[in-house]
Amino acid sequence: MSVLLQDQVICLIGASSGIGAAIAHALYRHGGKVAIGARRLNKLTELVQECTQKYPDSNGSLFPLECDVTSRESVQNFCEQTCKHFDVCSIDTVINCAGVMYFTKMKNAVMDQWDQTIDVNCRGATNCMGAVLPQMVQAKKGKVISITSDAGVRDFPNLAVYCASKRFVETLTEITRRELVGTGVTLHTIQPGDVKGTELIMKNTDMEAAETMGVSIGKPVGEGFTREQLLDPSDVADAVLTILKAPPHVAINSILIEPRDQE
Ligand SMILES: NC(=O)C1=CN([C@@H]2O[C@H](COP(=O)(O)OP(=O)(O)OC[C@H]3O[C@@H](n4cnc5c(N)ncnc54)[C@H](OP(=O)(O)O)[C@@H]3O)[C@@H](O)[C@H]2O)C=CC1
Ligand SMILES: CC(=O)[C@H](N)C(=O)O
Repeated sequence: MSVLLQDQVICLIGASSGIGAAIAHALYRHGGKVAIGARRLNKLTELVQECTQKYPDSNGSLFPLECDVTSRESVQNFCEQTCKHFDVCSIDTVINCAGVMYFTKMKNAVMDQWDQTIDVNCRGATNCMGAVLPQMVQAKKGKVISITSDAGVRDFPNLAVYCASKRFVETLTEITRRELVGTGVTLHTIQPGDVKGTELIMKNTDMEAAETMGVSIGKPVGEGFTREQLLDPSDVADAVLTILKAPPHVAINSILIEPRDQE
């Protein structure tokens, strides 16, 4: 039984599938008190059952609660309910894993998908920071971890809005991190390359963009890719643990993690 995260209160948003679900497994396994949020409450409830069955010796705790990261009220309510549930004044760590990605060619103007990308990926990030930073600064401790992407530091064709949204979070994080130096509050990004088996590209509709990229519409990430070797969601969960395990005088600000053979 691991006690690495014992008494750590963690909010994890975007936990209902893919990378977020893998992070929930890891946090629970290591004894964290974890509020898991997303829009699909049924998936969160299933996740609780899965984790409690898989790690019967864990002394962790999972608290599933609906959360829409695009809504300021919803994120604030999620964080307040977490504090109430675990009886604390401030959250130790917020992990924002909520995200959407659409391959689109700019000339095809799939503007609803662009709007959603900006709402979830950018506004989601500011909503998470706004909901916790004041209390964290007062408590003189806290971590904000955003799952961005290698698209936050590299340019990929047919992903202009997505890359820009991830770069927004990188810049937001870096400037906030520097602003909060000395307060005890730290901000981190994890920048994964392709991670297999997640639902991220299932709702894509721009066939032309998808074909150019060699990805299959309606399939989980990795299915139909020519390159077989991809990251596993648990690799990203391990990167989260690396940040959380660092000694108090160390801040692992960013982790760029890609499949070994990704160009
Ligand atoms: N898979 C990959 O190759 C990579 C993924 N990433 C990033 O990792 C993160 C997770 O993606 P991944 O696991 O792959 O994809 P999934 O589609 O499997 O997971 C996305 C998660 O985001 C949640 N989400 C989406 N919209 C909202 C919303 N409005 N409010 C709250 N939660 C929301 C979903 O929950 P629900 O629908 O229930 O609300 C789900 O839990 C994303 O930020 C993505 O950009 C980064 C690099 C590589
Ligand atoms: C740019 C990418 O495709 C990256 N793997 C991601 O999903 O964010």
